Amino acid sequence: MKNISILGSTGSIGTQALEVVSENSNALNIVGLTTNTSIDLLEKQIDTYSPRIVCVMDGDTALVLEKRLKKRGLAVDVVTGLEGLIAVATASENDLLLTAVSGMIGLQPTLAAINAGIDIALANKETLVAGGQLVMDAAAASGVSLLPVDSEHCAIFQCLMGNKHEEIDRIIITASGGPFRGYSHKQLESVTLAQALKHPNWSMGKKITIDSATLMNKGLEVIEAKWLFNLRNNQIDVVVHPQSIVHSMVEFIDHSTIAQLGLPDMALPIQIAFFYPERVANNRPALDFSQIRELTFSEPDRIAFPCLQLAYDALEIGGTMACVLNAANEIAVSRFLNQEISFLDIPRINRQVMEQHQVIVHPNLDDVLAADAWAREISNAYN
Ligand SMILES: NC(=O)C1=CN([C@@H]2O[C@H](COP(=O)(O)OP(=O)(O)OC[C@H]3O[C@@H](n4cnc5c(N)ncnc54)[C@H](OP(=O)(O)O)[C@@H]3O)[C@@H](O)[C@H]2O)C=CC1
Ligand SMILES: CC(=O)[C@@H](O)[C@H](O)COP(=O)(O)O
Ligand SMILES: [Mn+2]
Repeated sequence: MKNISILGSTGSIGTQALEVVSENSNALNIVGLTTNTSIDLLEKQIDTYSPRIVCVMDGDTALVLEKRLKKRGLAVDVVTGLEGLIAVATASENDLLLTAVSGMIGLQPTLAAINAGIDIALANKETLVAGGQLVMDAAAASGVSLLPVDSEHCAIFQCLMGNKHEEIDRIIITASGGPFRGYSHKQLESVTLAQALKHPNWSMGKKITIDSATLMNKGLEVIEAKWLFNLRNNQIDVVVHPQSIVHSMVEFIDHSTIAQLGLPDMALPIQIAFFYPERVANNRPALDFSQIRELTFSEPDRIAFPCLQLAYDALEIGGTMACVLNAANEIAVSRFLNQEISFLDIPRINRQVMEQHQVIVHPNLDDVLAADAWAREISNAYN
């Protein structure tokens, strides 16, 4: 049995991960689960998976759940806040932690789990964007595995199996292009929240769905890839592939390219991380090549979608800049979701906050947390 805790079990990745656990209940066991506020769903998950410990971020909401569980005679530790997330992340029974919260709130629990010697299945890309060097240094020091769950990074991870790092020429990350692929800057001025929330291929949480629409998701993935695969900035390319069948590729020094293909279903990357280094069978459909009419590839439009270029800029600048871009973007997306700002305000805020930032070149954790807090405050103040 592999003991797993999931940070963000009530979200899109979290619920799909629990389906994978149900499909493999002979091999996978749940220790801890967490939610921000979704306690009705968390209670159902407690009934199905019997975790020892759960975390509800908000203290008052946690009390409501605690009372309900007590009334039903269920003995589950209910913890709360960031300390609660860290308690679930570092539970002594954990063999593996799936980090599937949205946003850089995942950074400190992930670092704590790594320092406790627990392997990480990483969906929460913001953690690596904000604290990439810290996370990679901690993982190297404690010898744990960082297993990518993001579909593109899982694809690259698979393409690299059996190849040496020095044989990589570049990686090519595929982007669907989102709901506004092909739109001009002028057309983007009037897009609505409802349109932005309609991803063409994937059903995901709201924050990442908006990131896909701005191409910030691809920018975050470029930064995530740099850290996960120890690449130079000029080794990471992005290509638009609207069908989301080729999940990414690696080109080697002999100009052979290996790609990973599959239907758009996150169960596979989750399953690969849960069982690595084994591959296990599943009952999900395979690709039917006779039904694929076309696989197309084109250059991303970095002018109409400036967030992708901002991510490359942040990588070039280094230090705390990627953390600041991430924090600005988290706030801008949340304000767009609250319909306080327009779609094009997202890249505008991200750029303006980056322009004001005094970079710390070799940040420690306190520096990263301070840069994150600073950027959030500034981003909230922009009109
Ligand atoms: N969805 C996908 O297919 C993919 C997602 N990812 C990445 O995985 C991560 C999760 O994405 P996704 O599942 O779509 O997101 P969701 O919004 O669907 O779920 C996020 C989860 O985290 C919880 N949560 C949200 N905010 C906080 C907070 N401040 N503190 C504690 N818990 C919190 C949510 O609780 P509640 O239910 O109460 O809101 C929920 O359980 C993101 O980093 C995303 O970029 C990567 C690749 C694909
Ligand atoms: C499923 C997954 O990994 C997402 O990150 C997805 O790739 C988003 O699609 P975009 O290519 O539109 O950003
Ligand atoms: Mn992805």
